[in-house]
Amino acid sequence: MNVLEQIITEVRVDLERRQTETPIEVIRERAEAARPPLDGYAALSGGGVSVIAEVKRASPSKGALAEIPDPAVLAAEYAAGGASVISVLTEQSYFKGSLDDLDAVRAKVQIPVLRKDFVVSPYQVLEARAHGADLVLLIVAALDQDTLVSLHERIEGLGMTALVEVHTEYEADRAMRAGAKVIGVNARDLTTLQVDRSVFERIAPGLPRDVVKVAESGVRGTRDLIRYASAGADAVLVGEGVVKQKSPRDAVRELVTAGSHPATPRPI
Ligand SMILES: O=C(O)c1ccccc1NCC(=O)[C@H](O)[C@H](O)COP(=O)(O)O
Repeated sequence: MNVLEQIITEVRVDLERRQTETPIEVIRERAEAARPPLDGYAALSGGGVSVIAEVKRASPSKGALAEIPDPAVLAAEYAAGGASVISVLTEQSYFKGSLDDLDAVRAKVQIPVLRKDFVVSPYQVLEARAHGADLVLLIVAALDQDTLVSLHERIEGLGMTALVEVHTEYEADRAMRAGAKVIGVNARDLTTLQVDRSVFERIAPGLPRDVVKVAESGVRGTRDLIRYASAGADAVLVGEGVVKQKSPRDAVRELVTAGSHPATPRPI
């Protein structure tokens, strides 16, 4: 089994436990009662290169990354630095995240929040909404086409925005066929964990103009952001590059400033 398959196996075990504890009807009621979602598409297409800053404690590729005693404090720092969206990893076994983290962040910041997890079931989409998420990640490599289409419809049907993640041209084609309006090109191959920033440069030009293009992974500083911007990124998703910094607020601000600078080259 590759890493992605291992993660999904764990995710399904954990999901089964939650579904037994809390029936879907209860989660649906909570989703309906939640504060209406903020517009994730608008937040990422506002001009310049938007920054999605991630609450990321650990990862399969790096192990422990940062102690995050209070994710709400970190998220507030990201927002103060100018982040457009906060990404919260909610997967527990490999990333040490939780839905409690999502609750804490949602209660603290006024900007859209992304549930970053390995979503394979409608239950997780309802959970995301019940816990106040505005955006939900869908990883094309983890889903067959029918499931991708149906989860995408459910996310959008609840008024949230789907960030549809791809790593190959074939996956990008599947994302477009599913009607994705926000596509994330992950430089990290989730089966090998190798990061290759040129993947964005290869795939982004083939995406429609009105699709918001998010460059995911590998942003360690302004140089990487500028490289992604010049290949057409509307937004970058940054985890390690901000979470490990002494001042996450300054680290985000630097990226936001570089992304809004007129000198940042963009394709015509
Ligand atoms: O980060 C990992 O090692 C990883 C491994 C397997 C599946 C997903 C993984 N990460 C999720 C992400 O896509 C990143 O958290 C996100 O793009 C930020 O990446 P980075 O800025 O490089 O921390």
